Amino acid sequence: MTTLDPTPSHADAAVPLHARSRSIPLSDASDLLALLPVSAHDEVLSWVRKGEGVIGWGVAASYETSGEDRFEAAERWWRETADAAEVEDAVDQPGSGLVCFGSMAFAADSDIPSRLVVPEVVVGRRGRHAWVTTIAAADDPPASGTDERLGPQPEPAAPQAVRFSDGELSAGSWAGAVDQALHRIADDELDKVVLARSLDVDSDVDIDPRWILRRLAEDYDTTWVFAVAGIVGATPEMLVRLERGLVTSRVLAGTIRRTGDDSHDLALAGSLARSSKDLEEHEYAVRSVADALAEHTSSMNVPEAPFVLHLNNVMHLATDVAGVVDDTSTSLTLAASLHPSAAVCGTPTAVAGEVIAELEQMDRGRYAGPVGWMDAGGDGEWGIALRCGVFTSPRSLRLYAGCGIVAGSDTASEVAESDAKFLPMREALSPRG
Ligand SMILES: C=C(O[C@H]1C=CC=C(C(=O)O)[C@@H]1O)C(=O)O
Repeated sequence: MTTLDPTPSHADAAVPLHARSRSIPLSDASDLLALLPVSAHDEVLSWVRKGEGVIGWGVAASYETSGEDRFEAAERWWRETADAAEVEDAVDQPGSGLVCFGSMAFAADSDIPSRLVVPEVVVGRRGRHAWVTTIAAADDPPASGTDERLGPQPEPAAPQAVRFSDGELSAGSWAGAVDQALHRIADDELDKVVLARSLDVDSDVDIDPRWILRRLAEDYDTTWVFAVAGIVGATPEMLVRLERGLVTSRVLAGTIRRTGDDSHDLALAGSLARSSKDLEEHEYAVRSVADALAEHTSSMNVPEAPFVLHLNNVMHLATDVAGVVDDTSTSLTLAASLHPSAAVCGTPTAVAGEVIAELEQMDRGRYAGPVGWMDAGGDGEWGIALRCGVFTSPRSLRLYAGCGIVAGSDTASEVAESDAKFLPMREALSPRG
């Protein structure tokens, strides 16, 4: 088994940063992604959907952690960092003030660390509000506020001569793993398991993550386009958003590929919404999220039936769950209690986790783990790192895609579905033709 992740380009600051952060309004930040300056492949930060969200660059401080208590350790470090910070915030919007970006490993026994990054500069946009936050050590000279790097940036170059090859398992070997999972399900060992495969990407020249982000944002505008410490992608799945006591989660499970013919796709959407196999797969995922959120909420709304979410490559069954939090949980605490949901692991969770480790034959690293951002008060947004890749060097990435397997799943269809889930990243790695 190989493990792949970018080498951290900055020393890790386990000691909290004594930070000074200053947020001021900006008159315009209409295209957030166009403001990203040329940076190292693992220093570009993004959480953007439909032109809104936060981007960042530079590393004021970062933290790495691993193991069973990775969420608690990250939470502790961020609490100490936020408590020690001097925050000046003239904007007062979700995402203004001091923020960190984060990307957590899927498995407790992963060799790949979970990462939190406090950027030097954050630019955000929400509705008619736009702002810039500058973050520095409190004993550094005061930040100027209007960062001179906020001007037009060089356009990212298109990737050149990109080659794709099998990751840990070829499509054929992965199909064998799906068959084995189906036997385990037939033997009543478990109800559902999500199996993933990987694809390696290589180029002879450096790949600019800003190109990938822009392509993903153009083509998949209902997703959250993310980049944190070298993991880059466009996730349609919001694990948890916490804003002023209100928690929301978008649960996805149950998928059908799009054909490109709109009227045929509409008919397929109808059949997805009626497919007992997909509804069952979806119900496991909704249950796992609702059960975990119930422990932190006084009231919750779980719609009885899912809707169909249309993306350019696939359609998903989707359910938006909402609740009122009645304890001191931060968005990261909630993400920890929801992870791993049945959308990325299975049912029962512990058995599915073992089957994944045995059949996938790879370390998922930060794929399928929570990815997002959090503010000093703990509010924030954590998606599930899906439809993504991890830079393994400036010229190479590993892409991941997984599928929920339940009784009734068809192996060939699952292979085709995993290919469809690779599409967003494959297209984003091509020069626009
Ligand atoms: C595990 C992935 O997708 C999950 C999220 C939505 C739908 C899924 C499905 O229908 O299989 C998966 O559970 C992935 O994209 O790698």
